[in-house]
Amino acid sequence: MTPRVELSKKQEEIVFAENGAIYVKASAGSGKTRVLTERVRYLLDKTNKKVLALTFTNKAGEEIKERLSDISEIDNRVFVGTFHSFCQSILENHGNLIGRAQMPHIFEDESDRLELVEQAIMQTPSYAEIYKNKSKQNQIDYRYSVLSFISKVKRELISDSELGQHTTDDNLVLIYHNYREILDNQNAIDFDDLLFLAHNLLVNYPKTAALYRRSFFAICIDEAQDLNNAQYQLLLALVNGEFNNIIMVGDSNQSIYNFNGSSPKYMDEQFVHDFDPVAVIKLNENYRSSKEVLLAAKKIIPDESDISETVKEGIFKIHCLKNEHDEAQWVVDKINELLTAKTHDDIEGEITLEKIAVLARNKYIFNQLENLLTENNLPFYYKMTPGMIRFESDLMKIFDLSLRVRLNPLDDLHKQRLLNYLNIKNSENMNLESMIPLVPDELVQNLILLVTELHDDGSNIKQKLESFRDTLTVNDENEKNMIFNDITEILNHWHNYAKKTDNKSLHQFKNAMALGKTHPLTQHSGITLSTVHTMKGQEFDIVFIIGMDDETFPDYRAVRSGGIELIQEKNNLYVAFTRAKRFLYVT
Ligand SMILES: Nc1ncnc2c1ncn2[C@@H]1O[C@H](COP(=O)(O)OP(=O)(O)OP(=O)(O)O)[C@@H](O)[C@H]1O
Repeated sequence: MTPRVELSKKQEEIVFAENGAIYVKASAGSGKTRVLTERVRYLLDKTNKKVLALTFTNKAGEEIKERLSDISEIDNRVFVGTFHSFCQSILENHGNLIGRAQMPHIFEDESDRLELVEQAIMQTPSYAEIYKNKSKQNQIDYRYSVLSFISKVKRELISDSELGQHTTDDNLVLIYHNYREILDNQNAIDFDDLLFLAHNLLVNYPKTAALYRRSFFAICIDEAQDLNNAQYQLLLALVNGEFNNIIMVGDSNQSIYNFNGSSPKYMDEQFVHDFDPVAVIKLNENYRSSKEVLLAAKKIIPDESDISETVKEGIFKIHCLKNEHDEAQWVVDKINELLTAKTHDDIEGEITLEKIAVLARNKYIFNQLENLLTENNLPFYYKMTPGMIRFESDLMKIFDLSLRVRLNPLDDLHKQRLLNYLNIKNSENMNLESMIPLVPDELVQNLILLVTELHDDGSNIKQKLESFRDTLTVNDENEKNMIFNDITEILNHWHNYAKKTDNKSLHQFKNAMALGKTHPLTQHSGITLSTVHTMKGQEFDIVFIIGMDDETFPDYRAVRSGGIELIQEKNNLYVAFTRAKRFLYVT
């Protein structure tokens, strides 16, 4: 089997390694994703079984799939996706075993979950009064702290009988149980439940785990430094000590999700202990960055990446500016200077906006820069974690709520929100049909009617939404544009979902959207603005890192707490630096 891309000797060693557990410790830009993709290609050539490739972002998964798209029937040969989507498919296919005959609906939005937390608090008589007497800010803080406890319990797979070991607060335990009950009653789950329930299923139904195990020839895990306990335990439950054709590829210096319970210890220590790898291979050659960028990255973390003779020289510069305005102005001037120069020996092809990214620790740091870029007619786009659509128009917000209620009549949370939107009082047996005559606005009436007329398999969603759009009469041009954009966006998501799904359903579509699986892999135009966390796995010729001042980056909370949190900030900066292929400017 010949790989489709050029590989180094070291990379070949990994791609063509014998079966068995393999641990690849790789530094930034050393070709982890490339190696993993070629390994999958090689393995598929050796077997008729499937390969399971687990990634940490949908984008990484999509890229791997795209690079393997020349293999016939590729969708039936590999499962490439995130842990969450793998768990979703386990629950979709076998959820009946744990009393989930119908796949629950995913409540993906944090604000939804915070609202449920508040309901759970109100249903806890021993705490409700105390909560009501808190200041608004303290209530908000408390809701967040409860949500973080709930998430931790699920991520750490803590059973009910062990809860007492993790908190001395009996009220918190009661609120946790109430929250779960509220979700159950609405046939809903949150993200953490996907792993929690799928793990539970595989542990309690070992025959199902065996079924999966037998269908896979190998398991490949990318960015393994991001594993958390639930994910690692899921892997253990899946293999059950009977399967070890597993390759893990990761870089502990790029571990930046400790706040989510991730730790490189799962690959560095646990995997090595539990699977006793036949090979531990280091991958150190850097194929991405210029010499100057690599030397700068090594000052943050003296890693083992190899600065080979052939890399381009590149640029690394730090500029100290007086305030945010001067900083933004400097970045804009530098971008204009680069664009005017058009070319540089170190950069392939013309210097375009698309080759430039500006990174910062947090989103708010971009405020000044966004204004100046707009004033200077420099197009940019803000890179978001792909996920659900944020509808801009009121009409399509109503569509989204109505669709949720239509698909899940038990969904009281969104039903109540819809009723509030429509200014209708809730009453017993209220459903979409009974809401329609109570809505004064004809356009909204038609939209809700449209939702009730959608086929379960979504076969008429395109036609229905297009004809709604084409006959739309809205006087306000802005509102009309927003509605058009929203409709186009949801139809793009539908198209993306439909083209890769055999047994389509609106219910499954909604869950796939919640998991960010339907996001179109579009090439954006303009300069990319992004936080460091969202830039994982990406690369740009020219990178600016702004807001590099005390308390901002590193984040003041990490500075105060020190320890692992401060180390994570250092890793964050290392990830940011190593996104640059040629030029790196820090301000
Ligand atoms: N053997 C090779 N020859 C030429 N280019 C390569 C080779 N291997 C990888 N590259 C290129 O190097 C860059 C980094 O590769 P890749 O994204 O796979 O690295 P990575 O280790 O996953 O990076 P990171 O973890 O820092 O995101 C890509 O542009 C890739 O195409």
